[in-house]
Amino acid sequence: MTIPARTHSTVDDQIAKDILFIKGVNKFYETQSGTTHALENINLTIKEGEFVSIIGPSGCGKSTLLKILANLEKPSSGEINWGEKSSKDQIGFVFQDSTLLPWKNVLENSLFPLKVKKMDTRENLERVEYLLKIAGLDSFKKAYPNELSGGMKQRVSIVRSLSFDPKVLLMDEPFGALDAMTRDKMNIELQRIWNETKKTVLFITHSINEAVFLSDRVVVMSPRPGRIDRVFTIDLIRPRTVDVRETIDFVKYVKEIREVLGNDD
Ligand SMILES: Nc1ncnc2c1ncn2[C@@H]1O[C@H](COP(=O)(O)OP(=O)(O)OP(=O)(O)O)[C@@H](O)[C@H]1O
Repeated sequence: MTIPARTHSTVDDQIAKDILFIKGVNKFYETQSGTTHALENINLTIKEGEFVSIIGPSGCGKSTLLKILANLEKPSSGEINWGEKSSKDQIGFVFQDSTLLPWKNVLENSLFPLKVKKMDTRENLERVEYLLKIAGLDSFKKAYPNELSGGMKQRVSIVRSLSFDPKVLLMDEPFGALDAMTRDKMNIELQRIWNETKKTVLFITHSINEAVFLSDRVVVMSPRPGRIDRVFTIDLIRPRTVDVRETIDFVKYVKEIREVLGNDD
């Protein structure tokens, strides 16, 4: 399977089609202590194959937005429309605390969604083998979760989430619990997996560096009720190496995003 590598950061506007339309989404939570206005008038269109990060202060509704996209929560008003109806059912998830089944080895954990969905076709099994290879887990297929580092466990979670070839991958702070060095490595790994699988990714992070490093666009949200403050297009050549973080353009993006976030304090 050879797929041409991406060399440019921004998904080509002329070719890529829109896959997801978020229109005027509001979310209110009713609790015993009153109403929480979590999201306010969110409008965003995502292109197929795009890597979009969402960054914003704690409690601004980032996870709520992902849950709405995953149909785990309903918007109070507004709409989520998918370019193709089938995309709605083709969503993979990776969470910060994605847990692996301790009694299953790496391969069995990776295949688990396929078994549950009764999709363990030859093609899908081959895909999992391929994903394990590109995630650097080829020689750990028989290892159990307690034998893996935090970074390796998150890589298995990513492989597992891609096992049924979803169109869209929703990632809620997947590397938040990892140390800085492992996190850097995971960013490189994720970029490679994304590059080779061409998934559309929505990625929540608290790290401006991580967002700029990985993304085609960075969506900056305001404090609650979460609104979209600014959307940055990150025009840096791909594939990106850690050295990109020393470049003037990278530093400029980080500074600008920090200023938008800072203005909200
Ligand atoms: N199920 C729920 N019931 C009531 N309130 C909720 C629920 N889920 C989230 N909230 C509230 O909605 C707001 C947004 O929460 P959310 O978890 O989406 O924010 P976040 O930006 O992901 O936060 P963090 O960065 O800290 O993870 C918060 O005030 C939270 O307390």
